[in-house]
Amino acid sequence: MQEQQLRVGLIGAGKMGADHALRLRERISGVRLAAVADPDLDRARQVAGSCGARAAADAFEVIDDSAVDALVIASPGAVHEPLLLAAVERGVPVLCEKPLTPDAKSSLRVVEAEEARGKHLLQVGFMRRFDAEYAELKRLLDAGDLGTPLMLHCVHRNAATPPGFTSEMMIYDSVVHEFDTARWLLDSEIAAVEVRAPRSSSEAPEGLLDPQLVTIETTSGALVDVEIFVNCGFGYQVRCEAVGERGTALIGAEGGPLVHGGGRWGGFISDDFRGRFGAAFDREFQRWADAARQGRTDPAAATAWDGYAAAAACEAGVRAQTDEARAEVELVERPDFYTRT
Ligand SMILES: NC(=O)c1ccc[n+]([C@@H]2O[C@H](COP(=O)([O-])OP(=O)(O)OC[C@H]3O[C@@H](n4cnc5c(N)ncnc54)[C@H](O)[C@@H]3O)[C@@H](O)[C@H]2O)c1
Ligand SMILES: O[C@H]1[C@H](O)[C@@H](O)[C@H](O)[C@@H](O)[C@H]1O
Repeated sequence: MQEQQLRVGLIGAGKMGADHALRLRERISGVRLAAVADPDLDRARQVAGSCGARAAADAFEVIDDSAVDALVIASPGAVHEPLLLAAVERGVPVLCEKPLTPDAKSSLRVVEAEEARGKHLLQVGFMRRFDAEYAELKRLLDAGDLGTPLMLHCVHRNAATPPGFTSEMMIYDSVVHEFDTARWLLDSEIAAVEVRAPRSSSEAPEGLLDPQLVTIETTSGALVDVEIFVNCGFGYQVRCEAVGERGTALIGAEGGPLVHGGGRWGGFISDDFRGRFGAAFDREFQRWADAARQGRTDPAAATAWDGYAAAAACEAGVRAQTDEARAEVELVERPDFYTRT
């Protein structure tokens, strides 16, 4: 007997929402896009139309729709909290794009709501956990092949920023990925953060401190350095080198075809995350949909607690940036409800 298709409601039809709609339509099995919400109704209609879904301007109308079994949230982080709370109240599974919310207090309210509901429903879209290279690095670290991990050296570069992107967003919108990967790879919470900046690139928009160098201390005693450079001009690069007591491993180094032609030799660099992490997004979505159809969440994915812990680290990062001083991360005690990861 064929299993029922998962009817998905998509909240937010911008760059990510449109990409996720295409993913659901073309590459994920067992799902159907049922509804799309965006206050920009034309945008919602455009994305919905390509998938035979209905369009709405009001996200809560889609969240409350009994013809929707599960939700993908791809609206800006600043509006995630009320959407997540409404979804938890209705009891539908959610794949929420990062960040869970942009600050720790609102993330904690979401964590508390899910815990009070007593059912794991929320998953945060930290897609690096589904990238083949990151997964292999995690396997090497967990197997002890590199010995006890001491440091991670991370590089996170974007070609350019959209208008309105701020120095704080470089922490809570961009480095949030490194906070999550550091916690996940090293199996440790983050204790403190420091942020320094060299002179800003002349290519950076007025007022943006770009690049920045973020240092992360984990409670296990490891150190992580992150170069965040969001107007590097030439493409999208994410690298991570783990240094352990007995070995090192580097991921994100350029691979792919080596081309000779046009008077030069070399490879290609993705324009953005859709190229570099396309397969990771696909894996994340397929596993999420399979789990949701079985009434559970994917144990490999980031939970609401992970989203909260990353938000708390971001908050320390923004404090460290403003005060130009080391800032400690403040976390509440982890509820037993979230100990399964
Ligand atoms: N995982 C990744 O690598 C990655 C990459 C890019 C963006 N993101 C995340 O995806 C989310 C969306 O980013 P984007 O680049 O698509 O932004 P975007 O600005 O292109 O699109 C956001 C859309 O959400 C809509 N919107 C605003 N408020 C809404 C509401 N209350 N309900 C429904 N829709 C609403 C906007 O009208 C817009 O169409 C953000 O959380 C962002 O951090 C993640
Ligand atoms: O929202 C985006 C996204 O999360 C990308 O993966 C990251 O590289 C960018 O810095 C961020 O602005």
